[in-house]
Amino acid sequence: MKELWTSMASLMAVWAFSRTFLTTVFPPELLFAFTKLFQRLFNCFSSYCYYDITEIEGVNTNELYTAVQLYLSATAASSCSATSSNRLSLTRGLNSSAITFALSHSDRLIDEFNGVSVVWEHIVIPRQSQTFSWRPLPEEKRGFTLRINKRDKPYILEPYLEFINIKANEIRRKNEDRLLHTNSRGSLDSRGHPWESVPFKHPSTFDTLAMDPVKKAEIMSDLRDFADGQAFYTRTGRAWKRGYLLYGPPGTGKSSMIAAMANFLKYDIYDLELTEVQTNLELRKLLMKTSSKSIIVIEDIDCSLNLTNRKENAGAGDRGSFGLFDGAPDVETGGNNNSVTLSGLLNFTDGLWSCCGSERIFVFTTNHIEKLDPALLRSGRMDMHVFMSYCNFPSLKILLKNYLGCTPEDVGTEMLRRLEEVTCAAEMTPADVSEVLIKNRRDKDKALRELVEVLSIRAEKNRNGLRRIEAEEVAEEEEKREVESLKEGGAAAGGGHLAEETWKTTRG
Ligand SMILES: Nc1ncnc2c1ncn2[C@@H]1O[C@H](COP(=O)(O)OP(=O)(O)OP(=O)(O)O)[C@@H](O)[C@H]1O
Repeated sequence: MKELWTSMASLMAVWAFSRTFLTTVFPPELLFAFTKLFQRLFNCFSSYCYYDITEIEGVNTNELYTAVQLYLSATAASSCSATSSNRLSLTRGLNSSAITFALSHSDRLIDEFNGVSVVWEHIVIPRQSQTFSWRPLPEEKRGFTLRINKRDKPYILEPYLEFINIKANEIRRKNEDRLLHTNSRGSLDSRGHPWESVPFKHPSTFDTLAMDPVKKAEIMSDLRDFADGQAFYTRTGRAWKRGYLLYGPPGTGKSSMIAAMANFLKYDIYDLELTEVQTNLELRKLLMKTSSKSIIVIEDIDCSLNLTNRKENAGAGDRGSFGLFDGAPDVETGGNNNSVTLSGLLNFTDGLWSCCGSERIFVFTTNHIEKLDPALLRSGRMDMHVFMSYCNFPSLKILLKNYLGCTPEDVGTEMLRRLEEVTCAAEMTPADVSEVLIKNRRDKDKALRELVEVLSIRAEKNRNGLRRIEAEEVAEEEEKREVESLKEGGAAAGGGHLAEETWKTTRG
């Protein structure tokens, strides 16, 4: 034993001496070059390739790291025996409902893909010094190292990473961890993202959405075709994106429709607050930070920006920070770099930048479609224009089912007939109808009686209003005819001017 200790001590002394000798004799640059050379030699003779996937690339979060983490989490959970230790860390993200298994520092996991074994290692090292950055970086550098045999690399690396991305997306969607993101001026979340996120838990679905069933089926089939259309978009050379414009009076379900779309496709929502975006560049950066399989929404687009009459506005100097053409005009649009312009928005939706990422849906909503610039409406930009209308009879039946749990049979033929008579003429929004039903939801009969009463009153008012307008139009027509005939009579008797004077006197 004593001999063993003695030889250990001498070995350590030799090592310490050699180290001191090397650092004294050889300058650090030479040592660095020597280490590099040694690494190269090692790589030449090693039969493995190593790939590092760090959590943060530059100042951005590496999406691949997140995907690998999710994928390995599922793999580690299902095969604890494949890891090098029996210990896994369990975490639940802030906005997540699912528990995630994670590898601890230096843990290894063996995975198999297409019959080839690969090894993943999780590396966590303290960050040595805070390099200058516009956001605080985590105190630890985390990353995964993938080890693949050199002979397997050419035919497994790409498909394997692709497979991991697909699996990670599947896991994310299975966990139903969908998020609602929004932007606010200059704010960045803890990961440096310009979007702030909360879990998206809106209960609206196409089943609960009150609208014409034919239109609804058309939209659902369009969404399904879009989501399954990767091959089509690749074949035709089109960017994998689609635009919907939802328009109609307030309370007709435009926001509910967006939620139903997101729930149907299991997509995230990015609710873009355009008034918080100051420049086209900022808009582009926001777009770059959206993920695939998402719906990007700009609500009330007519109120968000002054997007009408480009030519008229070209001369206007001061329109606040969101005006189309503030300050000195730029070459392309007449705007400058300090405002969001219509052209910036159009680039956002269908320019080159709109294609970063894929499988994205743009939805614009407005209560006043007539206020929008035709450039926004032309075909190819917003692929589908959906008019969200006042409540009609089929929509009413859906609302009765939603709020009172009533089928048409429960309501009864006579009541149905009365409702059908007045629903369209009443021009009430689904939101207004919902209010009446919610108020009386504990007493179905009362709810139906009150609903028919409210609808009848509104229908009658509309009919009276219509009658009054018609009467006014008839009177106007008569007036015009009278003037014409007097003019004709006056012209015959000495001039139009006289005829007009006569008409004015006769009208009193
Ligand atoms: N078509 C509809 N189907 C089911 N519920 C609806 C519908 N339209 C409105 N509602 C009900 O009315 C409320 C308001 O609707 P929503 O916010 O979707 O309307 P909107 O058209 O987006 O209104 P705004 O233009 O004011 O934003 C919703 O919470 C929903 O309960």
